[in-house]
Amino acid sequence: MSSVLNAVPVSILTGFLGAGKTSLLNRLLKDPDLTDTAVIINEFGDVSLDHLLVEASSDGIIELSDGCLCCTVRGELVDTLADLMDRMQTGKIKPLKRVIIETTGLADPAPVLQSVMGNPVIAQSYRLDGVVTVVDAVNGLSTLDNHEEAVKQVAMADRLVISKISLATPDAVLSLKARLRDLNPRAAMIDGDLPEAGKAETFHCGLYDPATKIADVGRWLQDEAAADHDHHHDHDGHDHDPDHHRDPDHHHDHGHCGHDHHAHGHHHHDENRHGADIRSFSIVHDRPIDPMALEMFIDLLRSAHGEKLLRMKAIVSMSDKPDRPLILHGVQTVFHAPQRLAAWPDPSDRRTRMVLITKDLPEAFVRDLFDAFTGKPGIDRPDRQALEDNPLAVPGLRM
Ligand SMILES: Nc1nc2c(ncn2[C@@H]2O[C@H](COP(=O)(O)OP(=O)(O)OP(=O)(O)O)[C@@H](O)[C@H]2O)c(=O)[nH]1
Repeated sequence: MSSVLNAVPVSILTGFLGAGKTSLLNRLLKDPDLTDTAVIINEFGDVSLDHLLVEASSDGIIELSDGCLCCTVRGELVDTLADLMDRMQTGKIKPLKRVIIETTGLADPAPVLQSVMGNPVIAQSYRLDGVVTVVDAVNGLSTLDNHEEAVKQVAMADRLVISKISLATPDAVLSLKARLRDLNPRAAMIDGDLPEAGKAETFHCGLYDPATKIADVGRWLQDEAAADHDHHHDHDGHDHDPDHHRDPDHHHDHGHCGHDHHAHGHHHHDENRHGADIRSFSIVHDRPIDPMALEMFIDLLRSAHGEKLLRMKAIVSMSDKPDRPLILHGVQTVFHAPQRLAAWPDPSDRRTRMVLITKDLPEAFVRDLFDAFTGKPGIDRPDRQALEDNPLAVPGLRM
């Protein structure tokens, strides 16, 4: 536990070329709460604007006037993170409170996330906190239509900052917001023109509250209304229904994420327009889960379908230690080493909650697999024993 809390949170700042990442970062770095933050600019090739922020220096690390540390990626991202940790441990730089990685606009964010989660050395010192994606209100829709990377950047985000709203027509902004909701119904949308977009809270979307270091599962999973309201970040007029999952009869509530999508007045998860078959859904389960069953479920999911699993976050009630829930966080085939919390953050709610964002992987398939391993009988579906004997028996599983 303590090692997780000591790990430096890493935020990924992404968004398509010219979306406004560097502009936002320049505003954010003026917030005193982001002092002692290292910024890694993960650029390929020179982008002149970024050099305003990151001036050349012999060792790749400079101290900005506002006290932030910046470095450019000269080698691999993993090397840079390891180097930063080494500098902290040897006292060459002050302990960092956060690392922000600004990706190049053309990047698929998944490999960047995986660098943080999947490397055992890095994962000991850092934990992936959240993904903030900047979307340009003027060009966002056409970019999403034409660039698969942009779609992934939105789908994987914990927060969406919409830039250049003042340059776009209100109708264009509404259409963009509806599209973003389709792709990612959970991420809070922040109007980039508002002052709060430039505050440190924009990055506070991980499991742990940075001030208290206490796990905030509701905010992390984005399933509860309080998360967005507390941070005054949800400016898109969406209602949230925090009691939605509390009905015990709905423990296999199909895909509702607790958000009411007024922007287009119907549920998001069946709406995958524009060819991007990206879905976001949650699985809620009332009974503690056998650790072996969970392991098999995750192993099967990621080994057979990892590429289609854009993101998975979960708090899981485990039958071996029901008082200590397990936290899972994965991107495609790579998962953070699972952690146990010391206790349930909200003792009145001890249900397993999983949030999955998938591409070309039907919700019903994942749900069936989960049901098979958690012992829910199903017609035309092998049970856990059959799957353990022959994983290829999963309906729809093709290898
Ligand atoms: N009016 C307005 N202009 C913006 C806003 N955000 C960014 N810009 C402008 O858009 C252009 C691109 O912004 P950058 O911050 O460089 O975008 P970026 O995403 O870092 O761009 P790359 O690094 O090239 O991918 C610049 O000319 C900015 O001044 C905004 O919210 N409003």
